[in-house]
Amino acid sequence: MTVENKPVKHEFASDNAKILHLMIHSLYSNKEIFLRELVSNAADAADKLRFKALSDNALYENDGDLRVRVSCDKENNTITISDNGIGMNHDEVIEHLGTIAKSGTAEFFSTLSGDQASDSQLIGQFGVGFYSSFIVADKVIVRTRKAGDDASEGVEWISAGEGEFTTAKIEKTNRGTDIILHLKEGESEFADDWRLKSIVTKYSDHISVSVEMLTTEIPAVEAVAEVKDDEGKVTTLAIDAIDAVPALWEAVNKATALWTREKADITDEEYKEFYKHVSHDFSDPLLWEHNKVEGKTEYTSLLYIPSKAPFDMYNREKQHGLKLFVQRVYIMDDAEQFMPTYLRFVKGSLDSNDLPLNVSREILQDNKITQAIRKGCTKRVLKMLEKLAKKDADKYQGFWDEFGQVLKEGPSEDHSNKEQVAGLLRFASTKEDVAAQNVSLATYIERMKEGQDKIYYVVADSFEAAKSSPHLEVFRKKGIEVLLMSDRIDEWLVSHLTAFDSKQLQSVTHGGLDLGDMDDDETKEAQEKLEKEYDSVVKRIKVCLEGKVKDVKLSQRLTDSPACIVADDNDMTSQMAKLMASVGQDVPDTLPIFEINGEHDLIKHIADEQDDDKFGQWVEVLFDQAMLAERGSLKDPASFVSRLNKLMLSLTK
Ligand SMILES: Nc1ncnc2c1ncn2[C@@H]1O[C@H](COP(=O)(O)OP(=O)(O)OP(=O)(O)O)[C@@H](O)[C@H]1O
Repeated sequence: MTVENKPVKHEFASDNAKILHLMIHSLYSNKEIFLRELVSNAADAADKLRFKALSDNALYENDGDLRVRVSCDKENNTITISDNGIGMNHDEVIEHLGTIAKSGTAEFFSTLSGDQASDSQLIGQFGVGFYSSFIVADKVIVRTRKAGDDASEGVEWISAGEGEFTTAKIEKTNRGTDIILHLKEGESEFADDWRLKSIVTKYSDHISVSVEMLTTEIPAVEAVAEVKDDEGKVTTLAIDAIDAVPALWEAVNKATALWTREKADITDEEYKEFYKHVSHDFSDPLLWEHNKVEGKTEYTSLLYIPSKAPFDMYNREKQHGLKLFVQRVYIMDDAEQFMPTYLRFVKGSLDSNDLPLNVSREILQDNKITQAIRKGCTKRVLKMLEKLAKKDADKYQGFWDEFGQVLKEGPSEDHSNKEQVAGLLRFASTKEDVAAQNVSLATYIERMKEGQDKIYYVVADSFEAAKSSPHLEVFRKKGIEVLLMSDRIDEWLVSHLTAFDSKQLQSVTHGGLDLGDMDDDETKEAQEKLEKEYDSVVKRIKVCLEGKVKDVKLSQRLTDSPACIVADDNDMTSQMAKLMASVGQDVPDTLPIFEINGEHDLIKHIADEQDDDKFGQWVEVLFDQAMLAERGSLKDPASFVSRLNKLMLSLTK
C-alpha cells in the first residue's frame, strides 16, 4: 500500500467508539495505567528490535542504545512517549492501531454489565493496551518509522478515538515510535514530570530497557563581587559564574531484567508489575514462582498463574503466555513449546543460556533442551497448584473455578503427569448435591463406603440432569457418593482417566452394575428371585424392541424410575456420542441396553398385560421415555407423542 503525503481518513475496523467509551468508563478510576501500557509497548518494541538485529545488525542504524523516553509539555498539555525500537510501517500501523477488535470482541463486550468494578476486571482480561491512551487523551498522534526503512517512510497516525483515524506519510529521521497524547481538559495533572516519574517507577521498574526522563535544567548563575578600594570606591567584578546545567535524559527505572535479580531483592509489587507487563492483564496474578534451575539444563523461569481467565480461554489455539529469552535477549512471545496446552493459562518468562540466540520456533519444536525445560516447567506448575490446594483450599477453589475446565484436558494430553493432574481435579458430587465443583478424587476415596472399590460418576448435559439421573437411584439409597459431571470436556476426561490411586473410575450409566462387596447376600438372593419372575416379561420386551436395543435386563440401579438406558461396557456413552457429533465426527450407531425396574408399579402393571398390542405400546413409551431422559431428545418425537396420547386415551376408557 502506498502512503499519501496528505492525511488519509480510515474508519476503525470495529465498533470502536462504543468499545472505547466502555473501556474509558470502566478504567477511569485507574487511569494512570495508560502510561504502563504505552511504556510496556515501547519496551516490547525495543526487545523486538534487539532480536531482529541479531541477524541484521544494520537495523540499529548506528544507534544501539535502546531506550524509552517519557516527557511532557505543560504549556501544550501533552505527554510524549518515545522509543527507538522496531517501529511500524504503514501496513503495520493500520493492522495494529486500526482496530481494537480481536476475534470474539463483539461477543465479549456484550458480557459487560455496566458495573464499573466488574467491567474493569473483564476489560483487564481482554487487554486494551494502546487504546488506554484515550482514557486521558482526546487526541493521540503516533509518529513511527520502522527500523531499516528509509527516513521518508515514516507514518503519522492521528485519532480522537472516535469513529476514525488518519494516516499520512512523514519524514522521520530517527527510527522507532513517538506517541504524543493531547490530554483532555481536566487531565493536566499528568503533564507533570514528578507525577509521570512516580507512575513510571511504580509500574515500569522491572522493565529491562531503560526508561528515561529529563532532569530539570539548572540555569547559569552569574556570580559577582563588589570590591572597595582604599578610597572607598566600589567596583563590581564578575568572578567565576556557575555554568548552566542542561536538562539530561536520565534512567528512572532499574532497567535490569527482573528474573535475573535475586529473589530476596524483589518485592511482591515488582513481581506483580512484571506480570502485568508480560501478560497484558490488569489484575494481580494469583501466584507465581521464580526459579533458577541449575544442572544439565540451565534456565530461569518466572511462572505466573493469573487470577482470572481471559475471555478466550477455551480457544485451544489461543496464544500461550510465555516470553522466551536467551541469555537475557528477548526471542519471542507465546513460546508454546515450553508448556503443554492444558496449562496454556500460565504466563511469565523463561531465560535459557543453553539455546542458541538464533533459535526459531522450528528449532524449538524438536529440541532436547526445549523438552527438558518443558518438563521442568510443567512439574513446577503442577507443584505450585498442589501446594496451593493444600495450603489454601479457598484460593485453590478460586483457581479451579477459573481454569478447572482447561486443566481437565490434562489427563488426555499429558500421560506422564496424569495421576498428578488427576489429583488437582475437582468435581460436584451427590454428597452435597450442589453444582460447585469442590470434591477431589482423594476426598472421594477417603469417603468411600466399606467394600467399595470404584469411583462412581455420571456424565450428563447439565448439572441438573446429572443430579436427577435415574441411574443414581440405587447409589443414593445405599449412600454411595457419585461424582456429578456435566462439563463439555468431562466425557473426554473420563475416557482418558480410567483410574486414580489404583481405584477404577466407573460410570453409573455404563455396563452391568456390580456393587461388589457392598451388596449383601439377602439383596443378591432377592435380585435373583426377581430375575426369574421377570424372565418371560424380559423376553416379551426384547421381541417388541427388536432392532432398537442390544439387550433388555432387569435393573439393579433403579428405585424410583420404571426404566432406564444403559450403554454396554465397550460402547460409547451417549455423552461421548454427542461430543463426537458436535465436532463433526462420524458416530457409529450403537444400540443401548434397556433396563427395567421390577419393583416399579408401571412395570408390574405391564407384566400383567395380556394384550400384545397394548403391551407393545407400553414398552415403546417406556423405552422412549428412558431414551429422552438419557439423551435429551428422540429421533422420532412425534410418534412418541402420538403413542403416549393413545395410551392416555385408553386409560380414560
Ligand atoms: N511503541 C510501539 N512500537 C512498535 N509497535 C507498537 C508500539 N506500540 C504498539 N505497537 C504495535 O501495536 C500492537 C497493538 O498494541 P496494543 O497495546 O493495543 O496491544 P498488545 O500490546 O498487542 O496486547 P494487549 O492488547 O493485550 O495489550 C502491538 O502488538 C504492536 O505490534
